[in-house]
Amino acid sequence: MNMSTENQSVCAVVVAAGSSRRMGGENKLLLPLCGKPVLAHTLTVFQMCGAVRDIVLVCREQDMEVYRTLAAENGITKLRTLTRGGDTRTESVLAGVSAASEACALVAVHDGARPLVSDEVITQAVAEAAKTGAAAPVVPVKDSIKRIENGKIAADVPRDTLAAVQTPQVFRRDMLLHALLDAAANGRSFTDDCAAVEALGQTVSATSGSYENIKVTTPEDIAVAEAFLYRREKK
Ligand SMILES: Nc1ccn([C@@H]2O[C@H](COP(=O)(O)OP(=O)(O)OP(=O)(O)O)[C@@H](O)[C@H]2O)c(=O)n1
Ligand SMILES: C[C@](O)(CO)[C@H](O)COP(=O)(O)O
Repeated sequence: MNMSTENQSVCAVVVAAGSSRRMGGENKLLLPLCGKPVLAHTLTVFQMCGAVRDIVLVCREQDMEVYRTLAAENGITKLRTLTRGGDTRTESVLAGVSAASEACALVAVHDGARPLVSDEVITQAVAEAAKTGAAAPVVPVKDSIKRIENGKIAADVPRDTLAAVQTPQVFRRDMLLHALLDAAANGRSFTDDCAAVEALGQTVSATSGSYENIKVTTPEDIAVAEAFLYRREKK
């Protein structure tokens, strides 16, 4: 499928303006993974994906030149705009979606910190959002889930309907923009973008995610991500 040649062009909004607090403070998106920065892996998957026309990269002011160079060195020719993010992920997504071209009917919001996303995961979410307006990849949770109160297990939460949501989360651009502007007007912030459109009553389709599509968050995630990358290289 090549959505960008149909009437629903896709802009990938890659958010990369976080503070890497849980990684220890150094910008985790510049840490090497098999010799290349985390963010270079992420951008390369979207560069190679036929469903994606443009890339908007959201960054902190101090990273702007470093990211521009990183994109040039890694052949990211789909990069249209580098734009400044905000203090929260929701603000950064709003900045990125606002910078996306109106020629793109769909936006695919992706964490710069998910370098192991695959073409298949992106393409499935895009295809579903092209039909329904909103879609996000999920994976079933593997652990038993408990509600904890005052340091004690207060309840067992049945996991058969639970899933962990990943990115890219794909939406009609006008729908997500409306939801994020509403969130901004009401001072609300969300941990993901589905929650912003759900707050306005929009249904989001669940598509197949991948257990490899981890978010590099804490130091041990680097070793896990490298193990997945080495396994891919061997295939
Ligand atoms: N104000 C923010 C916060 C997060 N992000 C981005 O959103 C993605 C997911 O966020 P997370 O993994 O939590 O990154 P950080 O916010 O950097 O991590 P931490 O919470 O540990 O500081 C990352 O690619 C991050 O760069 C962003 O663009 N702007
Ligand atoms: C968007 C996200 O990656 C979906 O799982 C996640 O919610 C980001 O959360 P974080 O608090 O910014 O790590």
